[in-house]
Amino acid sequence: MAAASEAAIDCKPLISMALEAGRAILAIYTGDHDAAEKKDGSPVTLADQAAEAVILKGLADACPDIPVIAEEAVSAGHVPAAASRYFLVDPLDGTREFISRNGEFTVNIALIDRGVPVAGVVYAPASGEIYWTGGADARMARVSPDALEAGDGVPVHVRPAPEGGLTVLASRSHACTRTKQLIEQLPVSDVTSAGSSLKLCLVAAGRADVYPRLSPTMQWDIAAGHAVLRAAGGRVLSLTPGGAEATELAYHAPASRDGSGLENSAFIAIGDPELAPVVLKASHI
Ligand SMILES: Nc1ncnc2c1ncn2[C@@H]1O[C@H](COP(=O)(O)O)[C@@H](OP(=O)(O)O)[C@H]1O
Ligand SMILES: [Mg+2]
Repeated sequence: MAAASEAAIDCKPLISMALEAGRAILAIYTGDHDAAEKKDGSPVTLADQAAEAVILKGLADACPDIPVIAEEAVSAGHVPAAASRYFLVDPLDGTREFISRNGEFTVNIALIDRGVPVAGVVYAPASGEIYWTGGADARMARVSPDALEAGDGVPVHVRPAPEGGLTVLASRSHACTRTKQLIEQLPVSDVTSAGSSLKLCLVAAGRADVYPRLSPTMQWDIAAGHAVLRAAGGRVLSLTPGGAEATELAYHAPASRDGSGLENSAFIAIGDPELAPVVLKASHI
């Protein structure tokens, strides 16, 4: 994979890996499994592990020199040494949505370079929507479950904030009171709940305007969607206590080899960058 740090990155190999991981997930999702009641050996766990195995093999073949921080590996205690450039992988984001069988779960592969998500792929295998960026622009395509590639797709871009009110997205399964209070401070026309990193992609595609997230998330949950949103013209603003400035959420290597320190601060994703002062003001609740 061509991966010069300044130039756009060819993400076709990442797209292929995400599609293959999606096939592994769908084989379990649509298979004859007993909804995920068991903690160990549950379909979710099997799907997470199968998808991550596909991605780790693909990355090892395509980019053997770039370390990978992946959710399941970190859970098992495998954390690479700190590096300025690394992949961040959430093989199945939206565990609760997988269990609910509502289709709102995604495969996520991001490339971080000095704290910035410079490339990413987000694939929702149940719907066939795939979003990606290699840095130059953000694109999306709809694929069939057996697709091996996504083609050129179409460009996606954020939209200007509508005068009639904002479409706001919130987590379907991890909503919190503070997020609701923040949303009440915004000029809202519609609030929609959705699972997983798809929320960032919906903002990137101009189908929503704001995604506030004050309940906890991990860096791998949002890095690929953040890359897509950034390339589509949007921002993910970090909300630090008392912070008065719009700071882009940054990524950092784990604080130690046990993987601690990979939590995100609270954040608000916005499509129209001119919304930054509006959402920051609303966040002072
Ligand atoms: N208490 C907590 N601490 C850290 N992350 C949490 C969390 N509760 C939920 N999350 C994160 O929120 C993600 C789901 O986001 P959403 O609510 O937008 O669908 C989860 O991803 P997984 O489903 O991959 O575990 C998980 O990483
Ligand atoms: Mg996740």
